[in-house]
Amino acid sequence: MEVQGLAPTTTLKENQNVKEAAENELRERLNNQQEKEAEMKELKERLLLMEHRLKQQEQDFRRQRQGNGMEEKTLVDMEEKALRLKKQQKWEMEQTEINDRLIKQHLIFDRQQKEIKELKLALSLTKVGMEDMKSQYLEEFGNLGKQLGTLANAASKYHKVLEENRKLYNQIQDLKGNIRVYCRVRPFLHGQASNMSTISRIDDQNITIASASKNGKDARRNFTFNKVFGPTATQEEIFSDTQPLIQSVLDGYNVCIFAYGQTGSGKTHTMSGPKELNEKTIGVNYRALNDLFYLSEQQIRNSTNKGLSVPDANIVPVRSTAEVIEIMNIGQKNRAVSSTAMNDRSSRSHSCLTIHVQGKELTSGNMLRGCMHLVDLAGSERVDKSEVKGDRLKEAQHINKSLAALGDVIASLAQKSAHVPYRNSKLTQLLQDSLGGQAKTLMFVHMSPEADALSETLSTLKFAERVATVELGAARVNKDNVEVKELKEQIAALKATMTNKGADEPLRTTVFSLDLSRMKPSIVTTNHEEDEIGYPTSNRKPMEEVGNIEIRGDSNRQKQPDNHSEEMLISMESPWPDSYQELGDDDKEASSGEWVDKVVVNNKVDTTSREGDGAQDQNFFQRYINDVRVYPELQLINNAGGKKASLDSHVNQFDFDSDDLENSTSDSSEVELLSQLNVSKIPRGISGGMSKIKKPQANGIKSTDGRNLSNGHVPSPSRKVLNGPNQTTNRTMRQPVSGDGKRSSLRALESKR
Ligand SMILES: Nc1ncnc2c1ncn2[C@@H]1O[C@H](COP(=O)(O)OP(=O)(O)OP(=O)(O)O)[C@@H](O)[C@H]1O
Repeated sequence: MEVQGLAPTTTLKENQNVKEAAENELRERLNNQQEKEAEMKELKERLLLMEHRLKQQEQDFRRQRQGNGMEEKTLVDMEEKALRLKKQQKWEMEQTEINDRLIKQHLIFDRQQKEIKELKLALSLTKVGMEDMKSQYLEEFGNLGKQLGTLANAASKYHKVLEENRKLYNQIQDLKGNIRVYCRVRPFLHGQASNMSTISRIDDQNITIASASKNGKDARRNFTFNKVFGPTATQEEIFSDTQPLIQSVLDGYNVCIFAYGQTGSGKTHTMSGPKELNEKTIGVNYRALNDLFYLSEQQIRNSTNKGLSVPDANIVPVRSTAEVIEIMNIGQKNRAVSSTAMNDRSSRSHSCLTIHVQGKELTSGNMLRGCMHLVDLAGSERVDKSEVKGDRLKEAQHINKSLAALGDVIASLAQKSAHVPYRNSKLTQLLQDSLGGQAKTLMFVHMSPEADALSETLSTLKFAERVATVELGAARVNKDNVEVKELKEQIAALKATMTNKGADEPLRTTVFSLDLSRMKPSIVTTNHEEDEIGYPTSNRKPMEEVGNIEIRGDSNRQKQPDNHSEEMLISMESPWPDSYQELGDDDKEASSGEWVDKVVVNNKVDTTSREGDGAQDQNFFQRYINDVRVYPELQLINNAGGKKASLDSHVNQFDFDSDDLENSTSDSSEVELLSQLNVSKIPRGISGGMSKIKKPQANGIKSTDGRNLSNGHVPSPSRKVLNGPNQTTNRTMRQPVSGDGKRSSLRALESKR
């Protein structure tokens, strides 16, 4: 180291400092040098150590390379192992995943199980709740059922009470003798629009008719009847309320059931049924007969009445409904039926089936006699509507007139007039028994539901209302006790004896009724040959006794009993006979007089005291039945007691002639009905005293085919099936015999008079 040019005094210190600095620097450098050397030394040592390791690694490597073959194998093994390990790892992973999933599923399952448990719990709770509710409901239902039962019970009791009330009401009406009125509404016919009905309401006893009044407002009119049957009522229902009347006939009451109503309103349907008859469709006639026969078989009857009544009646003995139906068929054939604009099968005459029943009370020996008229009236019609002309027009006018006469009678009865104009028409004469004779009378009033029949419907119902107010007096049993009967027999015998001597004027007057002679002279002649006029002299009865309605001044009087009888007869009255047409003017004149246009009902001729009645009767029937086979049996034998019962019936058809009305002796006023019928008031004071009795089948009028109810179709009785005897079919009845015998009888009768 070199020191250069230092200044002598001042620089010493500086030199010193520099020296110190240099020395320090040197020292520092030295220290650094030493540090570096130590570092170097340390690096050298580390390098040596690394070299040593490298050597060792080389040695290892060499050793490893020596055992390389073995290592490769190990490597493959290891690779395989690694692969397996991988697979296993993968599998494990999958398993893990699966496990995870399983665990998850398990968890889900557990959760679901839990939920299911909860649901089950809820369900069981709900079930319990439901059970509770169910039991509550059951309890409530039970209670409701009980309440319903109580209500139903109450309702049925109420209905029973109503029914009893109705029956009581009917009984009261019976006691008062009111005519029962049942109203029946026909259904709309095929092809008719059913939305134009005039009926606004129907219940058991009420019917309300709706119509537009003049000022355009709705007008309603209510009508009350004993019973109202709607359009759906069956024939059976219709008959059910009629049944008690049938028993009444056998109990000795007179019964009349008649059908009234506008043309086409269903009268024939009710009384007979439709054209095709079967057990369901048969009408009141058939059902009543069935019941009658059924009841007569249940009771012990014993009678022999050979009575005969209405003009040209044929008496036919019958033993079963089937036989009566055959007879009714004949009557039906004789009935004039024709097609009009209002009804294609319109009845152009009234039809009446009369059944007489006689019996004996075995305990008392009293005789009971009942009589039942089953009447199907011809319908009232407006001739402008029915568009009839010629003969049909005349018929319609006659029908309307006779119905008007019926209206007059009803009006008089309703007003309790002293005089009732029964004599104004044959119809009212025929029904006199039933309209004034303390009979039990039922009227089926019929109505069509169509709007264009409204005015007829209203007048029909008003008429029916008035009919319902008619009090006939309490119905009486036609019963004669034994003593009275014996006395009457004695009187009859005495009268007969006196008549033989020509000494009994009243009897002669009675017997001389021209109608009697006209009615069935040949019948009488046949049966009782000893009398020159054709009456059994020993058996004549005063008209009071034989039930001639004209003889009875007192309409309250009951028909007198026939003598004790032992047989049961049913007779049929045919329409007016040809013989009447054949009568000469003289004959007609002779047969006119008081009886000329009268209908005689129940004109029974007692034959019990005669010998050989059966033979004579057979003779009689042979004359009137156009069948070689004679109705063989007149007797109904009751097995139990060997007793007998008897029935006796007629079927009548009447053509009403205007002269019938001209002979009127009535003071009656014109009924409301009349105004509906295009019928002028019956002229008074026009006498003539002659009735032009018409043939039943006017020219050009077709007869009905008759209803076909052969035995196989004979309806069973409403109470019980009746096994009628075998019947032959096609039994027909001859028209009443006309001829000289008849005329001579008539003349003889006149001359005797
Ligand atoms: N209740 C009913 N059910 C079904 N059809 C009925 C009923 N009533 C009446 N008819 C039918 O109405 C039509 C007229 O009836 P029906 O001939 O009995 O009348 P009607 O009053 O006797 O007439 P007319 O006075 O002209 O003889 C017939 O075709 C009949 O079959």
